Amino acid sequence: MGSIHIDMAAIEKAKANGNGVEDKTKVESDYMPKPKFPMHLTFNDVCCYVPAHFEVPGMISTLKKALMPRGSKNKPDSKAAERQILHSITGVVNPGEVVAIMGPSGSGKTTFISLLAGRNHARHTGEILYNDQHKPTDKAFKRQLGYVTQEDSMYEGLTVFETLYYTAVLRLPRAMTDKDKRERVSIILEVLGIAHVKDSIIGGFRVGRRGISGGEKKRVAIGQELLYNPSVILLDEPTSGLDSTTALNLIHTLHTLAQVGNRTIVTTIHQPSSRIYQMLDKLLLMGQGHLLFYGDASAATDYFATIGYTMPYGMNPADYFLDVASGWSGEAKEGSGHIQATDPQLKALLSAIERGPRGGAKQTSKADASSISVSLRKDSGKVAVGTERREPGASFSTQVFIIAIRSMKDRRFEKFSVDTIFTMSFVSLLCGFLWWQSAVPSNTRTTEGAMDVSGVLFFMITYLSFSLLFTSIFTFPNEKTMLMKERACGMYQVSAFFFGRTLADLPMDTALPLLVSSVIYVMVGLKQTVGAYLLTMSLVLIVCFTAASLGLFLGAWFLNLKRAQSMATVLMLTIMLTGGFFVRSTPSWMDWTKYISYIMYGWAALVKIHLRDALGRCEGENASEEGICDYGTLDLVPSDTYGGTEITILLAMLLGLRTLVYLALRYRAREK
Ligand SMILES: Nc1ncnc2c1ncn2[C@@H]1O[C@H](COP(=O)(O)OP(=O)(O)OP(=O)(O)O)[C@@H](O)[C@H]1O
Repeated sequence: MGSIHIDMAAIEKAKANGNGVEDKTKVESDYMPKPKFPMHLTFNDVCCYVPAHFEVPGMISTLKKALMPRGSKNKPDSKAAERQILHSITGVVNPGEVVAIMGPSGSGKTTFISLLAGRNHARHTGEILYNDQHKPTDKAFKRQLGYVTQEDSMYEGLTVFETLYYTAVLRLPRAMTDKDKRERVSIILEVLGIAHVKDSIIGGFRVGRRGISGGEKKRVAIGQELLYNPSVILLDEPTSGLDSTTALNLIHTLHTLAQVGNRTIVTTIHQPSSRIYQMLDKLLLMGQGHLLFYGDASAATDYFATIGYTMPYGMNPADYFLDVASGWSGEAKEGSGHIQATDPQLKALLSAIERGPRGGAKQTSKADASSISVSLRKDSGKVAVGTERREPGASFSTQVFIIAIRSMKDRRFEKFSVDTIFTMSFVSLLCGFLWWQSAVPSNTRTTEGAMDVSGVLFFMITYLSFSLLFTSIFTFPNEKTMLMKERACGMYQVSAFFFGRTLADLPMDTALPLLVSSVIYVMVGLKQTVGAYLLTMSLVLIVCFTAASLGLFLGAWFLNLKRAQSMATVLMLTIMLTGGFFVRSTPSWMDWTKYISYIMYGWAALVKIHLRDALGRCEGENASEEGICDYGTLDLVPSDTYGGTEITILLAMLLGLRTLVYLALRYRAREK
């Protein structure tokens, strides 16, 4: 693995595995085609600023901020309250090069690479341009960038193959056949050395299962980006967590990809071995946000020697440069070794760089940057990405289908879990035994009997709808990172995600409530007619979908589980207490609350279906002095219809809430 030779062997292997690859030349051009637009990257005088103080979000801090005098240097949005974390970073990366960003922890590597990828929204100045014209944040251009983040966010319930295949379907041009997409996935699996784990799940905390290793996960993340053959690949710490040989192989693969495909590759790297270091084309060394060196990796040792930092014999250059960048260049440092922003060692190094014979790496790079800018400007017409018609990706229906299938597979460990089935079975049986045959006609003729049945109907819809409401809250907050990540590279439309997720929930959101309510129906002995059964099941489903929509809305709006759960508890209690079962006479000023309770409508309709005949037939002791039947709370339910009004209101609520879910999702997933 790694070199061209080994890559080809891997490709041959994929071919031998019956993936239908016809000849080596075809594979080569399919898998490693030269990107259409080789990309020069220029970054000029890039500075970045973050708030100096941690600001607690909320009303109190907003109030405090508002009350602070204008111009106060502590005012959170004032420039004085900012900390500069990148200082004038300048340079050029040419196509076919692998550039490594190195520096001690906290030196600004992630900040810088995320700025190059257009995924950091901290205030920054300076210019980052690809081919002298495309900003990384340009919508059309973003799709040319492959960006592998430090944290690998993936669907934990999917296998490695599924992860790559679904990405391929969503990201690759729709003109490509399914066979070609599968072939590309197989080749990438081989090239990255993860073919042996293709059927293992990603695994993680959410699914409660251990899956592939951290290093393998990293390679899957890289594979996801390689799939669509981007011109620029940016990677944040791709080798962290890998053993030195695997790390070497990975860098070797990146090197091959850069050379064969003329790709531009920039990667941050923590502590490369000397063999990895030798493979790098350029080094960008950072220390506390300052550019300490940028140029040929092979020239760095000589350069530092010329400014008075000679590397001790036999040392790994990467280790030495990290020491230098940390302000520890060989002489014992007094104290704990902790470096402050005003660290004298760093200051000495920076002034040595300024005085140095090459006038500092920064100045060299600035010259490079302007000369390349000039040459690119001459033939910029040839390299304009925006002017080229983009090959359309997956169609809307494919997006919806793939998102639905992917979600179902990802959650295969959740909803079918023994716990859920046990809880549901237990509750339905408990309910059935407690209200055993209480709905037989002889029983419902009495007030107590009718009240019993109304009780079980109320419990049934309350329990089922609240279970669904609570499960649905998790949907969007759990998928927030993935949604943001996939939206950032334009993989699908928000509406496709919305419909796909809705579709994915449908089977389980339908099956479980139907199962539970059917068991209760039979055990309690509710009305024995097909019409009543079908009407009851439809009502249960409408109520459950309405509740699920409320849960989805809270999740989509807050995208934060804790806040969504607190709000759900408040709403659930309100909906339950105003449902008409517990409180017979609501204070008049609070009477309106019952109209927002979907439970009230669901329960009222169920009472009409099952107790309509019984209501009004009370005799003897159930009749009041005036001869009016006293059914307690049931009297609140008008018995004039079969629940048509309630069903219509519930359907309107369902539609309204689903629309709100979509709008909330759209608002939250705005592309920045
Ligand atoms: N949004 C932010 N708010 C506050 N401070 C920030 C923010 N982003 C970055 N920083 C600070 O900027 C500095 C550089 O952070 P960055 O993550 O870029 O470092 P790094 O070199 O990638 O570190 P590591 O190697 O440990 O990942 C750190 O001191 C960090 O605390």
